[in-house]
Amino acid sequence: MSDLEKFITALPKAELHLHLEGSLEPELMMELATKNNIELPYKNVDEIRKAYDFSNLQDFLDIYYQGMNVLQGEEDFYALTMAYLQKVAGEGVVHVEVFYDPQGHTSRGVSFSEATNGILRALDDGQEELGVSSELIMSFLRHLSEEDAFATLKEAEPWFDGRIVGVGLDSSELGHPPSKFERVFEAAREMGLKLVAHAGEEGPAEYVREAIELLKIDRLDHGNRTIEDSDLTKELARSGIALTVCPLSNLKLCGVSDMKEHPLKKMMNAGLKVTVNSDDPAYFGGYMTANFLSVAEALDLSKSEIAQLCHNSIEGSFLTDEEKAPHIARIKDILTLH
Ligand SMILES: Nc1ncnc2[nH]cnc12
Ligand SMILES: [Zn+2]
Repeated sequence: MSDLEKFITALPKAELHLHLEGSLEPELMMELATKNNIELPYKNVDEIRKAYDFSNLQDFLDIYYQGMNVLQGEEDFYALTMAYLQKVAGEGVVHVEVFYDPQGHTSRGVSFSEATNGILRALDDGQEELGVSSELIMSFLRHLSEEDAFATLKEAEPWFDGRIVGVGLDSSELGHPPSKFERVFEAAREMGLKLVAHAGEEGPAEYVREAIELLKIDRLDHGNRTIEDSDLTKELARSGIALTVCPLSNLKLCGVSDMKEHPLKKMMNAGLKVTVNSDDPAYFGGYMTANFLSVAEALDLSKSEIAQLCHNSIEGSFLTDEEKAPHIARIKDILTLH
């Protein structure tokens, strides 16, 4: 392990942008396909990995939705979630706020409760056995209708007793602006849920503005294109809203052609509360450490900038101030030692 990797691993950090279905590794995909008698268009894991060659978000989503078909029963969702937690527990990740796409499951006959309860049981065991704390956020698929999102919100209500803490918005961004879900987000806000949304990944800065002003989000997922609008950048910096940036995802989906061109440092320098996350690590080539390493090396980030990113992730999480305090203190200690 390089010095830089040791430093990154030692720092406590939170992952705030992770789609559980995007952590489905080819090996588990094959195993579940066999167990559940699901036909895949691949003969082995090498063929699966070869198919992961994307030129844009939609290319990826087509394969992502196909991959999640292998998830059938509660045990499958448990296995998926536990495998993710085991991976990140060894990378200094102390807290995760993970997404899942219930509509991607209910639409193919898997019940909301099976998916949700399998995930929640693994999150509980992950806290107990691995010491990783967690929250669960359900995302609405933005290519589906407002009516479908409302039906999902209603179905999820029994879990709004603290088990599902928030709602998000993901899937095909272009042509599906945040404004399409203004009323659903208003209803979720009235139910006391936290609000996050993908915006400015492929979509324009205007979508980021809509997410902030119409959806009234607590956190912004991606947000890379914010910096194309200097007024918006200043407003977002002033708001203190955290951005969950995903470097390897941006590279794999061709949002940037080279990691050296990634806007992360510009975003930090503009005063935005940037965090580093993995998005769909099984598809994009790496978990948290790989994302930190890749962007730190390409942009020549200092140790203090790397520590700042970790600090931002704890600050930008939905942990209470008391829960955040020990992690923040530890980040400071580690930085002082270096
Ligand atoms: N990066 C991403 N953007 C939009 N929707 C997604 N669903 C899973 N990953 C996503
Ligand atoms: Zn995402």
